Amino acid sequence: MKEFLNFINGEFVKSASGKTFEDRNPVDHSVIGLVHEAGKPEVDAAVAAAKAALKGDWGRLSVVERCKLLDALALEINRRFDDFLQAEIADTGKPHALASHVDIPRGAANFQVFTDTIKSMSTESFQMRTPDGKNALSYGVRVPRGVIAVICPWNLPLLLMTWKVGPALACGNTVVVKPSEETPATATLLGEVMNTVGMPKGVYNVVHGFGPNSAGEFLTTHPDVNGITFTGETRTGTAIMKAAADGIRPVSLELGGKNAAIVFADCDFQVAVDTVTRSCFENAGQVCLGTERVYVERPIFDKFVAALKAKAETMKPGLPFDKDTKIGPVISKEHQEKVLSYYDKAREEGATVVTGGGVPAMPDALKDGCWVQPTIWTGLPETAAVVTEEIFGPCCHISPFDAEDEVLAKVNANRYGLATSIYTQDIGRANRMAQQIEVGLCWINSWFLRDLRTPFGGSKQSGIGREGGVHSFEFYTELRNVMVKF
Ligand SMILES: NC(=O)C1=CN([C@@H]2O[C@H](COP(=O)(O)OP(=O)(O)OC[C@H]3O[C@@H](n4cnc5c(N)ncnc54)[C@H](O)[C@@H]3O)[C@@H](O)[C@H]2O)C=CC1
Ligand SMILES: O=C(O)/C=C/C=C(\O)C(=O)O
Repeated sequence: MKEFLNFINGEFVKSASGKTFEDRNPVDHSVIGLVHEAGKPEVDAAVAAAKAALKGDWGRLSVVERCKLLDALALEINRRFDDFLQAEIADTGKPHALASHVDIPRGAANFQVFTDTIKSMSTESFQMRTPDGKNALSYGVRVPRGVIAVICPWNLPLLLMTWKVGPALACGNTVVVKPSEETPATATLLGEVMNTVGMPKGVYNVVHGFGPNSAGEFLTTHPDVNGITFTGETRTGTAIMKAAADGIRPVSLELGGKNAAIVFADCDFQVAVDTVTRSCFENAGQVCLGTERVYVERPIFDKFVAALKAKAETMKPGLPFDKDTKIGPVISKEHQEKVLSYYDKAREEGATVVTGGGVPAMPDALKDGCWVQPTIWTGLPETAAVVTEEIFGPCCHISPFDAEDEVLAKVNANRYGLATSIYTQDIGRANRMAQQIEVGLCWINSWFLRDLRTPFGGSKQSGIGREGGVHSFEFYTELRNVMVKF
């Protein structure tokens, strides 16, 4: 049986308590391996190693030397592309085409973009005359924050973890990563890669476990952790923010969403249908940026619903490596139950189920997998649970609208503010809307189009802070001002 060990100070270590938990493949619910759960002693050791590394070889490297190591990491991830791919696919069940085009390439790119960015980073300076007629120069220096706790979810495990580890290390910090209990594999594998490229011990550490009363809580409450970056549910973000209040540690939070797509009658219809299909159903709807509310201008409402239904019905569920598989399972039995409970709720609230609404028929070998059907509803009021709450499954509700102001009010009437996409050929209207929608990210005639130099994050209850390009450095460094009189 495969074992996933904690990675502390450059070594793979078992849990001292002997506690393990199962890592299961959501395709058929088979056990992939046993994960060694970190208790307080392992978390303490990981944080101590990370703290010591700040003052060791790592702390003495120049930016260029650090970047050389990070570039080597990116190359090594690409060299071991298939190992990462196999590990990610086993943990998540996602289709090969998706993992090989999105998850693993981004794992490498998330190091490269920050080495490119940090090498040309500047800070401000000001000169002034002092009251006694001399001069004073003030200049900024960016210093690493210290030990960063990286708490990750299961939907894009390598992508979201490296999106934080990349800039944290580029800035000279050290990290302790707590991957999701559902997806321990790629964070563990990255430990091997760290050793291969000669990363100093203690720079990258991994502790496995759960949230409350486990590795997640032990890490976020640890007094020697200097900053916490988290992607996941808003409720968990709230708990982490409370933990960070003790010791006044900064947080970067990328949280949930209830993202809308707005489709105007003048859109390029095929682009809108194809892109909304992706935004609703890609990764079985388990993308924080995914669309769960679709608003379609009334003249094309019926045509759009029919087209999206036809697309949803082509989303064949199946094994990740089958060429015709278009959708994988959701991550776990627990999450399958959550998504299906929303499918029930939609029916109870009077939705018209346009397609889906249950579990697809699967061959015997996959019957125990965590499958749910791509699902579309219409006919619900804006107050319905499936129109207001994040489901994180392959589903959406479609409503008609008549006016720009009306749809704007509906889109903004939600506690989340992560992402929106707008489909129209009227570029003036698209820009006018984009500036009024209360979100961190707005796509026009596109979705999940990523330029890694741009700010990424949510407003309202979708998060705090922006990561990406130079914006990541706001969180991963402390800006110090130096004043010199001459
Ligand atoms: N990217 C996103 O926006 C994501 C949203 N979700 C949403 O969250 C729901 C629950 O999924 P989970 O994986 O349970 O998300 P979660 O937010 O509970 O967990 C994410 C990470 O936080 C850790 N964690 C949980 N409680 C913690 C605590 N008190 N202190 C420190 N760490 C803690 C978990 O172990 C995991 O590594 C999903 O059904 C989905 O709706 C889930 C994953 C990603
Ligand atoms: O492209 C990114 O950096 C992130 C994409 C997706 C998420 O953040 C998410 O699903 O949580």
